[in-house]
Amino acid sequence: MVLDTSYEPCDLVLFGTQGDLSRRKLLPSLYQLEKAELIHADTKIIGVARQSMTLEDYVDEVRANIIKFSGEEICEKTWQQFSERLDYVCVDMKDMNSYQTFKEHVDPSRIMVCYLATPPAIYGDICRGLNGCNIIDESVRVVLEKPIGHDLESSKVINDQVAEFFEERQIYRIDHYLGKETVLNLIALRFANSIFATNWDHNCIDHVQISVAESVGIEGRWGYFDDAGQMRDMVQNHLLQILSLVAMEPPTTLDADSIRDEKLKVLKALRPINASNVADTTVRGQYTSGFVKGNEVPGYLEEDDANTQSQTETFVAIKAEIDNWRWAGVPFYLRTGKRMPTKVSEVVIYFKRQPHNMFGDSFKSLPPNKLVIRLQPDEGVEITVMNKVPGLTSSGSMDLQKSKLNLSFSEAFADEHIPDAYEKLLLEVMLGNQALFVRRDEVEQAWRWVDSILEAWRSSSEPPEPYQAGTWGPVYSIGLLARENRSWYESKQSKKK
Ligand SMILES: NC(=O)C1=CN([C@@H]2O[C@H](COP(=O)(O)OP(=O)(O)OC[C@H]3O[C@@H](n4cnc5c(N)ncnc54)[C@H](OP(=O)(O)O)[C@@H]3O)[C@@H](O)[C@H]2O)C=CC1
Ligand SMILES: O=C1O[C@H](COP(=O)(O)O)[C@@H](O)[C@H](O)[C@H]1O
Repeated sequence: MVLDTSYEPCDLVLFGTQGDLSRRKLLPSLYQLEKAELIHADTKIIGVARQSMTLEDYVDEVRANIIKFSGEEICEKTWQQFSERLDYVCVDMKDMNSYQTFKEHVDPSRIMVCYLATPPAIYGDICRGLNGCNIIDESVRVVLEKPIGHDLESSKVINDQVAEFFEERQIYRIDHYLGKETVLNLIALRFANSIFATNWDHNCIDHVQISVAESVGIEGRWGYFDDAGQMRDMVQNHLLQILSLVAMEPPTTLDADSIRDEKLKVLKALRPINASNVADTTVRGQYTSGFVKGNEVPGYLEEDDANTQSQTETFVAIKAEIDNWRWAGVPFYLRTGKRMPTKVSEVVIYFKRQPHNMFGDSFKSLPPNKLVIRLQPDEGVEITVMNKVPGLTSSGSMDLQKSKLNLSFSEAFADEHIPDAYEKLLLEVMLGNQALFVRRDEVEQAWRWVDSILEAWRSSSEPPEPYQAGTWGPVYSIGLLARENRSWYESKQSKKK
């Protein structure tokens, strides 16, 4: 990518720069952008945290974290350029007086990007602090991390607090799945290829599966996770964003609101799941001890700091239906869980069988076409097609076999650096492009749908189904599809342990 000359420099402020997200993701991603020469020469990066430290110590710490988390040797030339951009300021974000010091570190004549890598509970304080020292104007952008709220009501409160000081066009809500190359490729795949564009509806598609499996557990985040659960942590945001991209109508252009308008329509068309249908359409699970990749791991209730009575779900499977013209009668099966055998995210489109069989038994025994979009880790696209078995026959019949057309990104783009999602998203914020960020109405609509399921689970008083760590979730999730004569897709990736 070549840097557009119209791209203006900015003061990029990382609130919460001592936190896990900043250290592990944001600063290493910014360093990669530096390496790719995609940061404007005059852009400054200002770390903000409540710990008092010298700039020298901060710079040393950033370097150590880049080495630790980028997993590569540092390039001294890049580091020299990068370190010269860094600044550090100590602010207690809840103390309105401490923002005056902060003000001295930014240039009000430049664009300011405020990345709030802090608990959402203090987003309002930060906005008030910035306002109190008179540095908010229409050029300021604010980046909000997920989760925005715990439910619809609390998300409205947080969004209102931010909206008191910022217009929607200044707010960039992160869902890091929207920065993944393969998730973005869903748009290209669907709308740049007429073979898919014209076959993408209930006439041709039988059902869709979206699986986001993780092999990790809760990684020492009991406090956060137990309050959230897999539904709020993964479904409310990442899975529903993927579903929206798979199901949306073609946007008129790639501009932010064209795409977001279409995604919102999908979220609005999701059939509500409530006490009347929750048992038939959802499965929730909680992992018990087991083995993942050969290593023994504790159950959820045995994790550090665990409340042994917790009924929080670490696995969710849902049969979602989209009540609109395009998708009538096409189920979208969603599945996500922690401590599954391997990390794998895939979208699988199952096409309908051809209406008439002129090939005989070999046609009947083969599965219909399938499009597998491998989001991670072995990124790529695979199509299963039926093919004639080559050779001569005396009967005049034609034997068929299943073949795969496989595009592996790592082979096809071997020389390309596949950027981390945060690289992409940080660049887009600096460029001022909101297309890959979630609009308020999308977040709220997703909460509406998810809240109803959570409420139905609460009122059912059924505990989550146990599943052994290192398996694909509770057996009930197999039943969710089996009773409709379907089964979860098992890819080569998902068989890799
Ligand atoms: N970590 C991740 O992978 C992901 C994180 N997120 C979201 O990103 C945000 C940050 O997460 P994460 O980095 O993990 O959280 P951490 O708790 O690791 O970091 C939060 C940072 O905010 C700082 N902070 C909190 N209160 C104040 C205050 N009053 N004044 C100054 N600083 C304060 C903390 O400072 P101190 O160290 O002094 O307490 C800490 O450095 C959260 O909204 C989270 O949900 C989203 C997706 C993934
Ligand atoms: O947002 C989150 O995502 C991660 C999974 O992200 P990935 O890029 O590694 O697929 C998840 O582990 C975490 O619990 C959640 O908060």
